Amino acid sequence: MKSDLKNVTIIGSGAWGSALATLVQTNQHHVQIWSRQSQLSLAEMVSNSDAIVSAVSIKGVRAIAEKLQTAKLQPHTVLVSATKGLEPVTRQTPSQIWRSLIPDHPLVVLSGPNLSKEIMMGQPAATVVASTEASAAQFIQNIFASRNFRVYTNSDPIGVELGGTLKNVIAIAVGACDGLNLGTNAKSALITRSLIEIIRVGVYFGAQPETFWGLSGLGDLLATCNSNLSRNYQVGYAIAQGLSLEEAIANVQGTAEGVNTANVLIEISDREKISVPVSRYVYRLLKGEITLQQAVEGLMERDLKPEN
Ligand SMILES: NC(=O)C1=CN([C@@H]2O[C@H](COP(=O)(O)OP(=O)(O)OC[C@H]3O[C@@H](n4cnc5c(N)ncnc54)[C@H](O)[C@@H]3O)[C@@H](O)[C@H]2O)C=CC1
Ligand SMILES: O=C(CO)COP(=O)(O)O
Repeated sequence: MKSDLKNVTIIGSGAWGSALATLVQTNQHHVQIWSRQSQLSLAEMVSNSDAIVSAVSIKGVRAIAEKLQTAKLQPHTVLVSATKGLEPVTRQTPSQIWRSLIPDHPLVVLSGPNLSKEIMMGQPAATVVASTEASAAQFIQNIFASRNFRVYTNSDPIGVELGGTLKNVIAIAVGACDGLNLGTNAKSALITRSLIEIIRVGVYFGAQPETFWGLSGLGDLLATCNSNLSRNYQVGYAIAQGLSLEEAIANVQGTAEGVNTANVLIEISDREKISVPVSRYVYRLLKGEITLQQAVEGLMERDLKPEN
């Protein structure tokens, strides 16, 4: 193997883990995917890894990080978190879980407008790799960047991570808006007002507001709210067609993280008194507290206020 070629382990063989593995392979790096079905233990597989990329859904992040805590890693191994979710009990982001359990390795968040099916088809896309350690972000940038995948570095990992996580709740709202055929004006208003509430939550977590104007914020919000490839969008759309939440989830292939994220986000915003009206209506809709029609009316009839 050429010395500039790296050993990369991807954890999670779902849609995103598989797409990320394909991207790494494009650059001739040696890539292996670990899943719960693998013959080798995770510890055996990662022992010689230059980078370990976690692409499991939020419910698996802590278990994976705990497994890696006891594994013997190379001192230089960079950890990459590609999950978009919030942990229910601790309300932590994936990178906060990784940082608390494995503090001694450089940590990079990878997030952006990256619908895995488009990436698998070789269509052009861009993403962001963010870390407080610039060299770690650059290292991961070089592993993933290719002719069809443009990778930017960023120094605000929590902002990059929350853009990808919080837009999943909004994609449910926009899927429902499209499912009801409410029109382009309604959809544009919903997306734009939602970005403001995403930024409010992001600032509470310590993120930089301007991060949310970039690829991992507005970029991912637009991708997810404009594509029926998005599982979260599909959930909202299906509810607008009259399906129950359970039926909508069952119809989706893979994980729609926005359903769990809505629960955790509302707990946080209740506790911290953060105004998140769109996400709150999504939460109430998913809980069965209101109908979709009541959600639309509720959003339109809120007290009048200045835009900013
Ligand atoms: N599919 C996409 O287009 C993108 C997905 N993401 C994010 O990546 C994450 C994974 O998404 P997908 O791959 O699409 O979902 P998926 O449902 O296709 O795959 C999830 C994977 O996580 C694994 N997993 C769950 N719990 C686990 C545990 N305890 N131990 C080991 N593995 C476990 C599952 O076995 C499965 O392989 C989500 O947070 C999602 O929001 C991010 C960008 C794009
Ligand atoms: O995060 C994604 C695109 O960037 C994928 O969105 P879904 O999880 O809604 O499919």
